[in-house]
This record gives sequence, structure tokens and C-alpha cells, in this order.
Amino acid sequence: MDLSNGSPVITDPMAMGQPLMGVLPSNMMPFSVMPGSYSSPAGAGLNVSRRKIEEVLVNGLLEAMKSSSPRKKHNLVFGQENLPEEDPAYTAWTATTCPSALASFKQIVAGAQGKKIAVFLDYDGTLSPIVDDPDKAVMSPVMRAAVRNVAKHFPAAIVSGRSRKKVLEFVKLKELCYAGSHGMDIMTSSANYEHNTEKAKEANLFQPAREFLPMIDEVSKSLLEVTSGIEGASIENNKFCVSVHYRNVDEKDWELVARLVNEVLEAFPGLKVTNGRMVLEVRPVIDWDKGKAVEFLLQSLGLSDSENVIPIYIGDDRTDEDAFKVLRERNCGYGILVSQVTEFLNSLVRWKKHSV
Ligand SMILES: O=P(O)(O)OC[C@H]1O[C@H](O[C@H]2O[C@H](CO)[C@@H](O)[C@H](O)[C@H]2O)[C@H](O)[C@@H](O)[C@@H]1O
Repeated sequence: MDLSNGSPVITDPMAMGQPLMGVLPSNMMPFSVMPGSYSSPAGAGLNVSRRKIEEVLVNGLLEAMKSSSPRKKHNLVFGQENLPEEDPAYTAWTATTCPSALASFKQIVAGAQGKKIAVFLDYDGTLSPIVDDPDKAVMSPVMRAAVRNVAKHFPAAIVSGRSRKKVLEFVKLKELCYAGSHGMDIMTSSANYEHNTEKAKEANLFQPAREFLPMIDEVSKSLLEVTSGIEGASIENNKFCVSVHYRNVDEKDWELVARLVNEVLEAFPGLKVTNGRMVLEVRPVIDWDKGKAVEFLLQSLGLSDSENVIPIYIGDDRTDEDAFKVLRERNCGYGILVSQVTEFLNSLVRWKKHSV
């Protein structure tokens, strides 16, 4: 199988399962609605048409919530027990489109001889298992050691939907770059960050959605208020985007969640909704995503020479598709769907140690 086109590969098809519907082939984009972006038809039918449009938007959101969340719980610890039940469509897709990254490891590193590898890692579902409480999605010491080792040998970055601060608290490693808020908050160097002057900190930061900060705070408060009566719903302010979690909400209330999110967003035409794994992500309508963040990081780390640099991106969610797409378009590197991440990272380090 030709691995040179940036298509996603998986680290072990048998251990796959956790990301399941969170990952789609790279040509499928995350669901997105922009409630403020439709224009209301003028005239007498305005209210009826508007209501119809609202219904379409709510139903669209609800469908996206259902399709991205076929299973309530899958606390798979990578490559270990608790494999969720098989999804025939997903299994067929991975079997035909995703070669195993571990089985293809030799081929990957053979193509990397004499070139520089850069490693990009998603956080939730990739470095940490998916759990019911987002505040408890901690990384295991084994995974942390693997990531630390990788960062010692390769330029490496975490690219997450979480706030940059939160993901740094989870990962606790200074050796990497961090891109939080789905790439809208990039810090190109975290070493000694807290000891830096404000000016030095600014120089390391790239925040393309900075002007949306007040709007995000406002929408976060509104979402918190309107969802406070829904059992299990929770709101996570990720600085430049907001997560509306419905993992712990009874399915009968999902429509209400969709309706309330849609209603709140009517007042914020500058924001849109995408969906992740049992989460609705409210984010600015700007042309920026994890893929753009990877491009930015490659550029600012002096790694934009696609002839000599092999970017490897490991992710599990729909938002990671944007990064896979960038690698495919650059015709370089590998997008890897998550499963045995530690094993893959450790193999990479072993290879690097033996190849120098
Ligand atoms: O880009 P990522 O690092 O993958 O972040 C995406 C979202 O991840 C988190 O939510 C997901 O993981 C939670 C903990 O396991 C789980 O409870 C939730 O259902 C998942 O959607 C995070 O809480 C979100 O803010 C991130 O946007």
C-alpha cells in the first residue's frame, strides 16, 4: 500500500475502536452550521420561513450529534481491554483505507531516511482515554514518558481542542509546542515559559482569533445558563472556543441541547458549531483549524521544506481530519488514526536512536 500521500493509517486495526465514528475519511468535513449566516426571506412569510430554517438547523445539529456518537461509553485504554462492539461499516473502512502504522513502520521509517520527522499529537482520545468527565482525562505516566522521549528526538507539538493552558496542565511537558483551542492558540516554545517576560511570551504566541475572546466569554456564559437545567450537560470554555458536552445527557434530551445551542448562537453570527465526540464545539467563523495550525507550526519551526520533512500527525477526531487533509495536500507525511500510540512513539524513538 502506498503510504506516501498523507492518508490516515492506523496503528493497529484490531485495537481500533475507540475513535470509531469520530474519524471519517479525509474527504469528509466536520458537520458545521452557522446559525447567523442564513439570510431571512423578506415579506409576509418571514416568521414561517425562519421557523422552518430553525427546524432544519436544529435537526441538522441533532443528526450530527447522533451520527458522531453511536456509543455512549468506550473507555478503551489503548490496546487493552474494554473494546467496544464492532462497527461493521467502520471496520470495513479501516480495512480498505487504513494500513496499520505499526505493520507499516518499516516502510514509514525507510521513507524518512535522511529526512527530518516532526510529530504532531492530538490530546483527547489520542494521548488520554475518553472518559465521562473531561476534567479527568489524564494522561498515563507511560504515555507521558513516550511523549517526552519523542520530544527529545523530534520536533513535536500537541494540537488540541482544549484550551492551551488545560492541555499543558494535563501533559506537563515543557519540551513541546502547544496549539490549543483547535489550533487558535499556538505557543511555539514552552520551555521556561513561566519565567519569560510578557514580551517574550507574546513573541511565542500566535492567536488568530484574538478579537473573538469577549464573544467567546459571552457565549460561554449564555450556554452555561441555558443548559444548567439539563442533567449531565456541561460547558467547557476552551478560551477561543466552547465545548458543549452531552456525553452524560440522556439521549431524549439531545434535541433540547441542539435547540438551545442553536437559539443561543442566533445572537452570535460570528460563531459556528462543529461536532466532535459527544460534544458540540462552538467556535469563531474564521478560516483556521488544526490543519492550518500544523502548517503554521511547520513554518515557524523551520520545517516547511516538504521534500525533507516528514510530518506525522496522530489524532482520533473529526477535527483531526483538517490536519490529515493538510498532509495529504502537501503530499508528505502521515496521518495516523489513534490506537497503540505509545507503541508507535516508542518505535519511532528506538528507530531514531539506531539510525544515528
Ligand atoms: O482535540 P482534542 O484534544 O481531541 O480535544 C477535543 C475535545 O476533547 C475533550 O472532549 C472529549 O474528551 C472528553 C474526555 O475524555 C470526553 O468526556 C468528551 O465527550 C469528548 O468529546 C474536551 O473536553 C473538549 O473540550 C475538546 O474540545
